[in-house]
Amino acid sequence: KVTSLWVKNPLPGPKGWPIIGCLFEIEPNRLHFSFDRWANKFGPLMLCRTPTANMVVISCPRMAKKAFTDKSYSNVLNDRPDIFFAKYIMDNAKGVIFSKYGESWSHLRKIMYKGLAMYGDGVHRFETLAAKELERLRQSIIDQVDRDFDPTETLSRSVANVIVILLTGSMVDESDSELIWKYNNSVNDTVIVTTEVMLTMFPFLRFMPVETGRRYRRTIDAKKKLLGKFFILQKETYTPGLERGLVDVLFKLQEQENRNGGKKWLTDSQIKAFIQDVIFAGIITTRNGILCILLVLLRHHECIDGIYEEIVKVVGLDRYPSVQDRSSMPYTEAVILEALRYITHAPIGVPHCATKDVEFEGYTIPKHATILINIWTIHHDPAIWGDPWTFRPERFLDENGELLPAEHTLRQSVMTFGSGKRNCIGENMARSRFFLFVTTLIQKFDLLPPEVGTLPSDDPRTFIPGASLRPQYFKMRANPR
Ligand code: HEM
Repeated sequence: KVTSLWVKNPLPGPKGWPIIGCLFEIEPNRLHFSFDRWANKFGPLMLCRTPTANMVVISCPRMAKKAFTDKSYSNVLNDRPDIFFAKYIMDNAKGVIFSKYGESWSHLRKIMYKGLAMYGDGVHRFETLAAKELERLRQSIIDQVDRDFDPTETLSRSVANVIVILLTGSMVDESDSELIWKYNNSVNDTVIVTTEVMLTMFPFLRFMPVETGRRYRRTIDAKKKLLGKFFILQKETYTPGLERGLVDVLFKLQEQENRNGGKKWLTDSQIKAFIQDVIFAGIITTRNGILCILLVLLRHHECIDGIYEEIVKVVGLDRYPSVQDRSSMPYTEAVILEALRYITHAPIGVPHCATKDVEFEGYTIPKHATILINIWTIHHDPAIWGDPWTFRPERFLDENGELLPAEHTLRQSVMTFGSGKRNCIGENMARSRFFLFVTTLIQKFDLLPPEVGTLPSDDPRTFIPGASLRPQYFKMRANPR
């Protein structure tokens, strides 16, 4: 859709060239580097033009909060842009993540929110099964003690398992795991900026024998297989009254809608998009997140020692850490918060879109502009953090070692999961998984760098871009305590 830039109060930003705008000045797939450079020059609110989108970039926590939470703006700035990925891969944006702002999105979001909060009997069943998964994780690490190992494989399976338990109520087998990772890896290749821009500009490329087209077709193929298992088979084996997981709960709600007549929110394609949302947004982000945290901890062994000390004090060595322990373990929580800030897993979040021209902070945000929170710059702004490139969990603790209150400016400036009405629904789930994975490992093992070779840098500027940042390949050691 065309964005008119002939507005009353135009935003500052790099000038670029006619038609192509700043296309050749942007670091492909590392937009956050370019935005960071420009934010320093043009300030916390700027506009950057490209042939496929005019991007308004917000690089200040106060403005991000105002834009996406404040009533005067939030109804205008919480839409999602029409992107190729949403249209062709996520079933015409029928799920939650890429859905247009409106009733259907709001309805599905509520269902997903409740589902992830795992109300009712589900909570107990989910946590019991998820605990079994943690036991399996530990066992697979025990099998690898006394040698350097790559944690990716083990973590990939464990994280996928937790999400699949949530969706279907049962653990993944080898073939499920393969389906999930084929889907996640091909989505990860398709969602990157260069592929997205090429396919938006030249949609016919999806049929052509070129790499961009092959990526698209691989994703569609992986999606078909994934939904064959998690939608078709799940529906065929669903017994009303015996809901096994979140997908069955959706079938139940769908049946209720059909019985009651009236508006149908849960069509089959909405349920399919919902399943893809959870698998795409929940698995690769969490797996990459834990890998990044592990690497940072391996490079800051004093944090591993601090977490272990807290585990001994609060949990002991005989039972598993649980989500309830989080509130009694401020140091561990501070380490995770600092990791969320320092790493900044999704550096520019998920794009928003303006539904009409709106006056904001003295400038006009034009209709159809894509709006991005420059989380990367916010998280590394020396004016907020003083020493942003130092990993220092203590910044989130007060003089008594307690976690700063949630309203504290520093905590309010951590925006890893976005801000406002479209913030990440999976935040609690992701944070509790980070906590459980890290503490479950540290309780039983001392985590160490590999004996052969060296660890890569834990500086997030060296991390690999994709749906979320991922560290360079590394191996590690786990010595039983
Ligand atoms: C490290 C892990 C994760 C990170 C860094 C992350 C980050 C984000 C970000 C930045 C957004 C965009 C917020 C906005 O538009 O302002 C988002 C949206 C979303 N996330 Fe996550 N996320 C993570 C894990 C998860 C998990 C585990 C789930 C679900 C199981 C999930 C589900 C979603 C959904 C459904 C949305 C779209 C919300 C909407 O548009 O209304 N995410 N996430």
